Amino acid sequence: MITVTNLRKTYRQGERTVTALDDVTLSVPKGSIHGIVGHSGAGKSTLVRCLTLLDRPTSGAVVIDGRELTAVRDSEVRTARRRIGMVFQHANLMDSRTAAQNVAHPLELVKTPKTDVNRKVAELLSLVGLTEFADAYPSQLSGGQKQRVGIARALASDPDVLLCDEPTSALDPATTEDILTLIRSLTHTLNLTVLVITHEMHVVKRICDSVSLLERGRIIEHGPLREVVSQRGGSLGRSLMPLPAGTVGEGLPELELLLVGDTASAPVLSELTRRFDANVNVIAGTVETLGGSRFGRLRVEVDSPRPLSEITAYLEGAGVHVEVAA
Ligand SMILES: Nc1ncnc2c1ncn2[C@@H]1O[C@H](COP(=O)(O)OP(=O)(O)OP(=O)(O)O)[C@@H](O)[C@H]1O
Repeated sequence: MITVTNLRKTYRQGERTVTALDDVTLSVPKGSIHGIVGHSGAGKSTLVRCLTLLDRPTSGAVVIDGRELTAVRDSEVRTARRRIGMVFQHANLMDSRTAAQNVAHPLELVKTPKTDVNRKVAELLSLVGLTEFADAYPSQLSGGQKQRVGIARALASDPDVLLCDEPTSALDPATTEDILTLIRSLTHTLNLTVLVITHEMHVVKRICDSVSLLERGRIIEHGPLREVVSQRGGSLGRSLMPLPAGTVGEGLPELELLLVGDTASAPVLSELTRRFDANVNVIAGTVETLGGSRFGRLRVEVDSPRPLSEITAYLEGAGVHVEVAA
């Protein structure tokens, strides 16, 4: 488990003080994956640097499985850092070393006996599905295979936490799927705590159990996927489940509906048509399963002799989140 409490990081820029992280608090249970999303300049890189002790936070604490990382002395930073495995956008492998030698590198740095290194490297390469490529050089590997080697290397020190910084941003869609599946399965197999920094909502949807939105150094929305998607007026929900753009109605009153869980499967619209003598025209819609729950977001035009307020009251009563769109 990783717990970040009131983390703050300020930088001096000439006369100015820049607050890159402002009171960041988050907690990720063991065996789960937490996504951190945010625009450029939101503070994502600063968070990564503070979590990995490449940069000391100005104040606040980072605790991994009960041990406060931020309290370690400079002389112990290198050892403490081994509790966090890092996966980067580019695997940054050493070209002159084979896949196996790249994975072995962190173990050699701490003078692990050769037989232990060999056993561990074989184990890790098997875990990421690259046993047959142990002797291949990076130039002989695809982007996805290089990323697998990078993941195996990150796991070499048996970390408690895996910190993935844009792990699939440089990969094509099919390879992205493979790598995300691998991260998900490793999380369960090794009972890891995983933080994924990403700008790709697809990554959050695909593997994260919970998510935080970072903006100007602050977490402005956070929670399990199911909760953030159902949050009224939340921007994460809209980013995770956007409506197709460019749809134009006939000028009738428009409602945006969010249907969650069982409501997403219930015949709410046909019931609406009957009760309110209404014509309901769906002008945009999307249905997805996120965090194990089914969600539907619909933009509909409603033509009814009854007031719109009665219709929205009925829908809300049926468990639908309603916003009057136009
Ligand atoms: N070493 C530094 N000195 C001064 N200011 C810094 C330093 N590092 C980051 N900042 C400032 O802190 C803020 C957050 O920057 P950071 O690089 O963490 O954002 P980011 O979300 O990672 O952006 P990107 O996605 O573009 O990498 C920015 O305003 C940036 O200018």
